[in-house]
Amino acid sequence: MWTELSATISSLAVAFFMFDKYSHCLPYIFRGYLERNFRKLVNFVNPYVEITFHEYTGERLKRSDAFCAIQNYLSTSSTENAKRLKADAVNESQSVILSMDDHEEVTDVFNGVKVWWASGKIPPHSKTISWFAGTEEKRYYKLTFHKYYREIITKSYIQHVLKEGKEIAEKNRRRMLYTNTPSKDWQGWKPTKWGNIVFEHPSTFDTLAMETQKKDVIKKDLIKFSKGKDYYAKIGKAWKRGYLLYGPPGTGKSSMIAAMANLLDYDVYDIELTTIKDNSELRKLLIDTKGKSIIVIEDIDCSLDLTGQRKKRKKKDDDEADKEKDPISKLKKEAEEERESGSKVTLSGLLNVIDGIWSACGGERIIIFTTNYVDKLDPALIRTGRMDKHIEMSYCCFEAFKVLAKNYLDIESHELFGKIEEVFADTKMSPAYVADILMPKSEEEDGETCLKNLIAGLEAAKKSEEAAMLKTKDGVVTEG
Ligand SMILES: Nc1ncnc2c1ncn2[C@@H]1O[C@H](COP(=O)(O)OP(=O)(O)OP(=O)(O)O)[C@@H](O)[C@H]1O
Ligand SMILES: [Mg+2]
Repeated sequence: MWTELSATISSLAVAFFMFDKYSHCLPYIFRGYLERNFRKLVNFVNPYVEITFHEYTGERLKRSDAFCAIQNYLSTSSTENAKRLKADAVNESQSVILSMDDHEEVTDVFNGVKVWWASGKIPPHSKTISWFAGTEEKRYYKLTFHKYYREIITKSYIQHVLKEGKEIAEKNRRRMLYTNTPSKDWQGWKPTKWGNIVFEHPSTFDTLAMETQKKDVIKKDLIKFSKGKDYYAKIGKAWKRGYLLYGPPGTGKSSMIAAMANLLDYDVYDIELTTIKDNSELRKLLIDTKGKSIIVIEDIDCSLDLTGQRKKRKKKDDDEADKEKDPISKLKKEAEEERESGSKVTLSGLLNVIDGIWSACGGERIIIFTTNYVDKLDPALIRTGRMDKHIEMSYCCFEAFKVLAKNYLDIESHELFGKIEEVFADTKMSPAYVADILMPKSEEEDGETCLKNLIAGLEAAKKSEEAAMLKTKDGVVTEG
């Protein structure tokens, strides 16, 4: 019986191979008929069911969540069974994640039922030679099981795999810092809009020098937001929050963003507006961001020429009369100016995208704008509802200094603190500058020397401020 059965299977396999290879030689009408019946016969003999999970599905803009979950799930069983594995380092190589290599197979047992997982990839169809090998390859996982267990596999096993896979992903998650790539690099169908590296900024709210009360308010606000999923759903508002960080250079705006990301365990998307060609590119970039993330646009006043655009509009009004005289040459000049300005992201474009994606993408996202010159920003950009919270990062005060002294020198109190408090009262010095003075420059330099250096630095700054005041005819010193 076994000999007969194996002979039948071999004949079928040969027939199937021949059919697959030469079916295109048959007339179309026969081909369809034969194919249907042939498949029926193969299905009758073959008792196994196969399910394929592709890495990219649908519009292929986003990696399939199911594929990622399976990849993570299989990392455990493949470590034990597979002979060829792929390794990826986590946390500066302290631990390594192993996953199944391409064209490898592992088995898994669920409630006594055995299943087979195989990994594979479909080579690109295009015949062109690419420098970016692999970007067009389509990877997949194939699950094979006996048709007798169809119900248990499709109803329980797959759920179990996806759940476990997501839990493993959460455990191994590394926070990422994403930066946008120029649109000329957005090739193929794989998402290459964002380049990423592991985010490992050490700044926290403990290392941030600012008034304790102000810090606590911000921390509470962030934590309330991150736990507010149900609340935001209840009030019918997209789960997002906008922060505007403003203040002079070196007052800790970028450090604050890192501290926020570390507190909430969010990814950071750092958008460089000047490399974005137009509003539609900005929209594509923002839609391609994940939840639990902070989207940052630093120095918004510099990256988007808001003031310039307004000035241009004013200039346009002034030149209205000239335009009437020679409208064609005037329009040509304007188009030239527009082309020269590079990025065409406009204020209204930015506002539309922010309002648009906020309402369309539900996941928790924080958007942060930073600026050194809050007065220069267009009120529309920072109105409540868009930028919910405005945080001023100011010059170093005595309380902020105490945080720095504790962190940099391990000093919580010292006899020189009284003198330092006095000088801080009427001197403007950025925390970055104070931090730099407090950092010992050699093994011999101790805490007290650093504090003395700081007093000297503060007094020198005070003197130069007074000198500048005297120089100014009307006695008003302009900031900076
Ligand atoms: N408030 C602060 N607390 C602790 N360290 C600070 C603070 N402000 C500045 N520093 C120190 O100064 C360095 C520069 O600060 P940071 O980049 O955060 O300033 P910034 O406000 O973003 O400046 P810019 O406006 O130039 O971007 C930081 O690496 C940090 O060491
Ligand atoms: Mg900064």
